[in-house]
Amino acid sequence: MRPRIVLCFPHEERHRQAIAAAAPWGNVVSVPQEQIAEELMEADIFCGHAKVPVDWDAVVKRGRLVWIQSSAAGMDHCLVPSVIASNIVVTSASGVLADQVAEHTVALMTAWLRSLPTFFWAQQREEFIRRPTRDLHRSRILIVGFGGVGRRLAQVLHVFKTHIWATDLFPVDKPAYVEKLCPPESLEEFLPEADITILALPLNDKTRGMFGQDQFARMKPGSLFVNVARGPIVRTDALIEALQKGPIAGAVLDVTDPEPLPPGHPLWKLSNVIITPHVGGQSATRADDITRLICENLRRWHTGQPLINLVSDKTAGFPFRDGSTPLWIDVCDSIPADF
Ligand SMILES: NC(=O)c1ccc[n+]([C@@H]2O[C@H](COP(=O)([O-])OP(=O)(O)OC[C@H]3O[C@@H](n4cnc5c(N)ncnc54)[C@H](O)[C@@H]3O)[C@@H](O)[C@H]2O)c1
Ligand SMILES: O=C(O)[C@H](O)COP(=O)(O)O
Repeated sequence: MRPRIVLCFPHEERHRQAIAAAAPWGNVVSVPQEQIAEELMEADIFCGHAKVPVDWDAVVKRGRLVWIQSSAAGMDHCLVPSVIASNIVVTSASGVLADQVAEHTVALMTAWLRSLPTFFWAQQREEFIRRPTRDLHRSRILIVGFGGVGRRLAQVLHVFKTHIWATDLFPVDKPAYVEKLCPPESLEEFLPEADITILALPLNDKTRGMFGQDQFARMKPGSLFVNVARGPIVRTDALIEALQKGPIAGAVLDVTDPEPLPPGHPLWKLSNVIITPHVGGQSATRADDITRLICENLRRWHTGQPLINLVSDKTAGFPFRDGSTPLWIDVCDSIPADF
């Protein structure tokens, strides 16, 4: 029987056809989110992002699923203990959304620094009011997590004449325009120096709640805090306290904990915060890029070549920059879009 390859991410029929052409040995079907929980029981390969509750324990117990190719960079949607403990191969979309997340992050940061919400508010009232603005240029920016998103952000922010420091579990391949790239232990030393701190790291057991009272207390007075990664990396109560009492001057957040924020949540009410509803990954080019990754990895799977973005340590939940797997951010320019 041909392996059943289940696609569940926003795409068009032409994307399904391209994937079917790349994997003529499989039976490629597109399924909506509402059916994903039951479809996963009959899938051999799953390509997508499950956004509805899935009984992963049952999927593992069924024993049919052999590979998850995530269409999201963050793997927290499927890396539950039973999947981690199983033999299911996992590959991520690390770096595939880097262009748009970088654009969105710069939009959020510059909107906050240039007081755009205040001016837009005044525009609604047909008022000409001048207020102080702040600069991106010459600021020191700390990027926590120097993977696909972090690296693309550094490329973009460097053009704004900023000073970029970064921390990463694999502090290698430092671009010349990045002043410092250090292991996570340097975070404590870097936080008091940064005008802007940006989170671009995965959510896992080690990073959950990583930013709490101690970390906010160390941040530079008047600095800006940015989270485009995952809400639960931050302790929301500590963030709110830091926003109300200092030392930080504000925050821009594409992700929150909880998500979505319920009506009346204190974060909604803070005037020094800009919140967007987890839209950093959105892009008209996203389905094409995800399809390119899926097609290439299906070819590699069938011919036994190394998979791109293989998550070798499922507890960590991201592909390591240690030479053990090709990373999308490094190889994407050589991957064709033959559809
Ligand atoms: N807002 C959105 O729509 C959106 C879109 C894409 C990704 N994301 C989130 O952003 C994260 C990063 O995306 P990516 O494509 O860059 O993924 P990635 O896997 O390419 O990069 C993650 C990087 O974080 C590093 N890291 C892990 N633990 C760390 C730690 N304790 N300290 C410092 N660095 C650490 C890793 O070494 C890796 O280089 C994803 O895991 C996802 O949760 C959000
Ligand atoms: O981790 C990611 O890639 C993003 O958070 C994707 O989220 P989305 O699939 O809901 O856009």
